[in-house]
Amino acid sequence: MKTYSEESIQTHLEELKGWTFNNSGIEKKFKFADFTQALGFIVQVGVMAEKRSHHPELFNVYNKVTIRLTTHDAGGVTDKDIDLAQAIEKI
Ligand SMILES: C[C@H](O)[C@H](O)[C@H]1CNC2=NC(N)=NC(=O)C2=N1
Repeated sequence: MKTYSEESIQTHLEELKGWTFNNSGIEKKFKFADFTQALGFIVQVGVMAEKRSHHPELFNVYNKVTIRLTTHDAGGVTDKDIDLAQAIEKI
């Protein structure tokens, strides 16, 4: 699968509020009222990831969740990452 150039990624990120590009992936930090809310969000992201066979890197501390998306097989950001980020924004 084709990886996007940094320029092309930045164009996509204009419509993905809060997502930033770094080190071959895109990342966003989410903050919730408490751990239960954060966990519910993680589960929803997980269900969407499974449906797509494309899995995020997830980091959780209490009410905060950091999501990082990259396509390991391709070594960069692909359509799969942009698609999952767009789906996460609809949660
Ligand atoms: C065979 C299977 O589709 C691949 O191993 C998938 C699984 N989930 C994945 N998730 C992510 N983020 N990157 C991948 O390259 C990837 N590969």
